[in-house]
Amino acid sequence: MSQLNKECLPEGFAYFPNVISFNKSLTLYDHLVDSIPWQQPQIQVYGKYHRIPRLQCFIADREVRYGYSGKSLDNVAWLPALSAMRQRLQRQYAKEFNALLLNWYRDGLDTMGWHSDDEKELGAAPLIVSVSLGAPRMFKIRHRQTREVTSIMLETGSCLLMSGESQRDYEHSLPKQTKVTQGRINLTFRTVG
Ligand SMILES: O=C(O)CCC(=O)C(=O)O
Ligand SMILES: [Fe+2]
Repeated sequence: MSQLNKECLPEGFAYFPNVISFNKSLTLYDHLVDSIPWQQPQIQVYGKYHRIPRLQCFIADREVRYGYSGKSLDNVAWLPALSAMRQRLQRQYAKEFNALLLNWYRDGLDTMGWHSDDEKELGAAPLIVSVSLGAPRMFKIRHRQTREVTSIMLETGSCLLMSGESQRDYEHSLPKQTKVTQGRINLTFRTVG
């Protein structure tokens, strides 16, 4: 597997394009749009309730309990296509993933704000495997101290690895892109508990 622009990304981040073929990635996108029980939970920001600016689904093994950004989601069972992908990633990284967060950005107005995946359930230096399907979107990485920002376009069928101190030292976000009219689904495979 080729790894492009390794030297451009901060430590702990690695980008692998075309881990899934272009056609397969878009077929899987359509399948997940139709098959996943998408939710748009409310979150409280400065005392006011808002619906998150994207749709979401948390898939996990039965024993997993996980509050994402203070909001616990209902566990949903693994679909066959997602179980198959999990198996492949577990073999590849010699790591068990018991949870998967799916985010569906319906167009460029759907976003994810600055955050780190540093919940204590994920452990000290988590390995998070992030697979992108559908429209390419810009992903931003910001160093907590220097505030330096690195941008990378996440393309359909690509895989972004976040490991080591990437969550401790950096935040990441998916900003608004008003010209993007197509949707994107992101899958983050995680190990919880
Ligand atoms: O959509 C993305 O690429 C980012 C998703 C993300 O940061 C997350 O699920 O924690
Ligand atoms: Fe994240």
